[in-house]
Amino acid sequence: MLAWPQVVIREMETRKALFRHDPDHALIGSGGYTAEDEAIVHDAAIALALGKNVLLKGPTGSGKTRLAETLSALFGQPMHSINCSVDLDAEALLGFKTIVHRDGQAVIEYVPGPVIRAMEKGHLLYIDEINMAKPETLPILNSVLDYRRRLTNPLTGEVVEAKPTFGVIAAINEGYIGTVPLNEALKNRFVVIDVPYVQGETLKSVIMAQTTLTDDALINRFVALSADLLAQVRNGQVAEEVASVRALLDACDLAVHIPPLRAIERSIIDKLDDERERAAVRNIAETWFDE
Ligand SMILES: Nc1ncnc2c1ncn2[C@@H]1O[C@H](COP(=O)(O)OP(=O)(O)OP(=O)(O)O)[C@@H](O)[C@H]1O
Repeated sequence: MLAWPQVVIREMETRKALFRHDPDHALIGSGGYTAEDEAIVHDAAIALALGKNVLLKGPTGSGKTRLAETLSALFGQPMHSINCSVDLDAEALLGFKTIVHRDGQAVIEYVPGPVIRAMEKGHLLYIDEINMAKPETLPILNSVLDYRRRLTNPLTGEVVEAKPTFGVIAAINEGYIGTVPLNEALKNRFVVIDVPYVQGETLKSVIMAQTTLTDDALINRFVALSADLLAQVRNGQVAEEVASVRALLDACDLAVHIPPLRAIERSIIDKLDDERERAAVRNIAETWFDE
C-alpha cells in the first residue's frame, strides 16, 4: 500500500470535515475502484489535493467513472457530473432561468447548473467524455480549467470564482485503438492518468465484488477469456469494447442463470456488427466454455 503524502492526508481531513453536513452529501461517491496499479488512485488523489485537474484516459468500461467516485469518497467531497456526449449546451453546464411564483408574484429565478454549483461550493466536477464536447462549449470550460478558476456567467452577468477545494476530474474514451483525440489546449490543462482494463487477480476480485457469480472455476475461465480478448484488441483484430470490464461483468451475472456461451453472446458478441469480429470472439469463447 502506497503511503499518502502529508498534503493529501491534510486535504482529505479538511474536506471531509468541510462537507460532512453539506446538503449535497448524497453526491459523495461510493468508491469501489479496484486498481491493478496502486499508483493510479495514489497519483490522481495527489493531483487533486494539489488543485490540479485530472484527466482519466481509458477505453469504455475500464472503471473511469468508478475511479472518479472513489476519489470523491476519499476526499468526502460531493461530485457533480456532466456528460459531453449528450447534447450538451451552455444551459446544461451553467444553468437556466425559470419563472417561479412567490407571494402571488411571478419572478424570474436563476437555477445554477453543475459547473456553477461545483465552483461555488468547492465541490468536485466530473466531466465525462470531454473529447466529445462541442467546439462552442469548450471556451466555457477553458476558463474554468486554467489557473483563473473563474468564469463570467452569461446568465447572470456575475463573475463566479471557484472555492479553493473545487476540483475537476474529466474522462476520455481514449483506448488501445485511436478514438477522437482531445484538443491539445484542453489536454494541456490536465494531469493525465491512464485507466486500462484490469486483468488477472484484480479482475477476479472485481468480478467477485460486483457480480453474483461465485463458482471459482467459472470465474477463472472468464478472467482467462478476458486476457485472450484483450490480446485480440491489442492486435487490432477486434473492437476495443470487446474487452470491456463492464460487458464481462454482465456476462458473469448472466452466466449464473444461463449457459456461459449464451451469456457471452448476449453481453459481448451481439453488440458487434462485423461478422468477422463476431466469429473471432465466438471462437475464443469456445476455447474456454463448451456450452
Ligand atoms: N478497476 C475496476 N474496479 C472496480 N470496478 C470496475 C473496474 N473496472 C471496471 N469496473 C466496473 O465496470 C463497470 C464500468 O465502469 P465505469 O462505468 O466506471 O467505466 P468507464 O470507464 O467510466 O466507462 P465509459 O467510458 O463507457 O463511461 C462498472 O460496473 C464498474 O464498477
